[in-house]
Amino acid sequence: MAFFTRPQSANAAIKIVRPATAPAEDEQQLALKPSAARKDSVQRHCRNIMIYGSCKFENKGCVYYHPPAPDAAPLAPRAESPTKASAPALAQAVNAPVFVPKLPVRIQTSPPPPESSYVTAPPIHVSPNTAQALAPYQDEQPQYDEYAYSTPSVDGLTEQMQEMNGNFYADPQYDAYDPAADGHYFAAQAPVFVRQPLNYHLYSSPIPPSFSASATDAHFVPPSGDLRTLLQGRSEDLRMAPPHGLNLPEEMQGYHTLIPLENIGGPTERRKFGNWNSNMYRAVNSLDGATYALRRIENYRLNHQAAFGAIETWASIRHPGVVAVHEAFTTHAFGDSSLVVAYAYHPKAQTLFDAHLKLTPPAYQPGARYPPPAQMQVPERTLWAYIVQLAAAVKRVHDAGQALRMIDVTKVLVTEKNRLRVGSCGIDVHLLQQEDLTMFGRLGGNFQKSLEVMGRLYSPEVKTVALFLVNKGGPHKNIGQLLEIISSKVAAEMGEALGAADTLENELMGELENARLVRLLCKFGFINERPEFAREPRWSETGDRYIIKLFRDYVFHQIDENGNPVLNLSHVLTCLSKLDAGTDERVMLVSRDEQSCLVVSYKEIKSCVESAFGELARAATTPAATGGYR
Ligand SMILES: Nc1ncnc2c1ncn2[C@@H]1O[C@H](COP(=O)(O)OP(=O)(O)OP(=O)(O)O)[C@@H](O)[C@H]1O
Repeated sequence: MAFFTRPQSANAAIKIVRPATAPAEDEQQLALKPSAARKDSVQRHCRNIMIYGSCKFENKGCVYYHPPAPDAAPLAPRAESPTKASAPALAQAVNAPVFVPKLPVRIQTSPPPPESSYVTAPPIHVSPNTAQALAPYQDEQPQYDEYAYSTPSVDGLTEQMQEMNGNFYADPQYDAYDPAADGHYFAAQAPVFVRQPLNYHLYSSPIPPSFSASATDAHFVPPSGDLRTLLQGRSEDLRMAPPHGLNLPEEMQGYHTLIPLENIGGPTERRKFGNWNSNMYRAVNSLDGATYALRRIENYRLNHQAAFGAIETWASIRHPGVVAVHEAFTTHAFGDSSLVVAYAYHPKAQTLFDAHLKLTPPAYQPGARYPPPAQMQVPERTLWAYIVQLAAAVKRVHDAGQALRMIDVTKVLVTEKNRLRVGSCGIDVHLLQQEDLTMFGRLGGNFQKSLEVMGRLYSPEVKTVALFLVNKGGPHKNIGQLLEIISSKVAAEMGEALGAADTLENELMGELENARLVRLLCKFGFINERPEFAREPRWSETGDRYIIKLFRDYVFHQIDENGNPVLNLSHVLTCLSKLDAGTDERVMLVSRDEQSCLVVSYKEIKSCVESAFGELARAATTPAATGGYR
């Protein structure tokens, strides 16, 4: 199978014809010219007769001309190459809706000839079969150095598209360049400009590496490669299936697929939340399909009304330093009367304790005596990031008239690189905001010991902040005073945060193409090889669907000169991007029997996909399901 591509600015499918300048054209060759073909367009011979010798739709509505059997012209064998010996058959075939490859093509069986300046297509491999089929025309090649395509005529194109039973729509926003409409057009000159909107979305051009921090380790964002690994891990975490035998409720107030977030093995491991036993679960909400972290408080017997009043306020607080509260409900699904609070789920989140304070046993080394478990020191830069983020979170919550109450190393989560969020808010608001500041100051555990460590490891500013937080400052002590003390750190943190946004935006630019291409591939999946049309060749062998089918071969099913599959992902992505953008560049599609081909623009293939998909969408029983793919 052979495929050829050449960028063109004009927009339309064109019929492939034999070059008119070939010497000593005989009658049959003349008949191949578009003008001659058009004369006969009133009653065209059926393509099936020309190819197969019969048409199974002859008496079933086929609109083409079927000559009586005795007069039927001898058919050229299918596999035979279009040599001059088979010319009589081809001369008749011009009236049939098939396209015979008679282009002067460059076949890369020997070193390729020098490319003309404007030909940007990559070298093309042609199967030995096709090379043989096209051999007679290679002699003519020198006369057509510049890929001498015949000029497409509007009539010819219309005809060709009708032959293909096409249904191309014209996008008024996307007018093709019309040479005839241009007073200064000279036929001999190639157009030097393309009149079409720029396809800004065709390619992404990320910021040059020298201006972006993607490749290096930034404060909030790890290097690009690590970021991908991290995101992959989170995605995996989100889609984790629950292990068997957990004996958890299958469904509870619209939440399903419950997975415990901590080891709930024996009674010694029962977790406390204030005076209650508590457990964390990950679950999926069937209403919005999102994943949530559920905190279950066992045997919760407080006044329900009071509890839910606080939840409502918390649900309205949105801050990057606070794990968002979604809702709360009571349930008997666990066999008791539990209070469940649903929070935003942050995959792979660790508590501050687990991330920094938990003693990590040293790696096993045979024969070695174990040193005491090591505790990782938090770098001062990270410490300031935590202080600033917590201060900002406390400020937001205090401004909303609430108190966090959960500034505890087991309740503050490290969710991303150097990022903190206070979790488990909203369950109890009985204590005062002042207590938040004291808890904030005591975050490190034993305060006296912590002060000593701080003095040794960190700058005096860290100790100043800690002392401010734990000292009794009277009723007027507030979070605003803390923010004043650390204002220079806040500014630094703000710079880092903006830098992180830039870095992530740059990463996003690189991924921008993905969604479009996946949507396009989904459409291909919907359209191609539909089993209900398996016995209906008109579905895939005519019109829009036929072009889509040939295009799919062109994109995915190329082979090299030895007949081996070509798996060139760049080719696939480039083709799909051009298709999605609907460019005017044209591509030559070749039928599977290599006996016919069609030059068609990406714009036209796009409209074929749209029309075929639209046809399916109209027949779809669930309109909501189709809407999302447009
Ligand atoms: N919103 C959340 N998103 C993702 N994971 C969370 C979320 N909240 C908590 N977790 C995870 O759930 C696990 C248990 O949380 P929990 O608050 O119970 O911590 P804990 O260390 O078990 O404390 P306690 O001893 O008080 O139970 C932790 O590993 C934590 O990372």
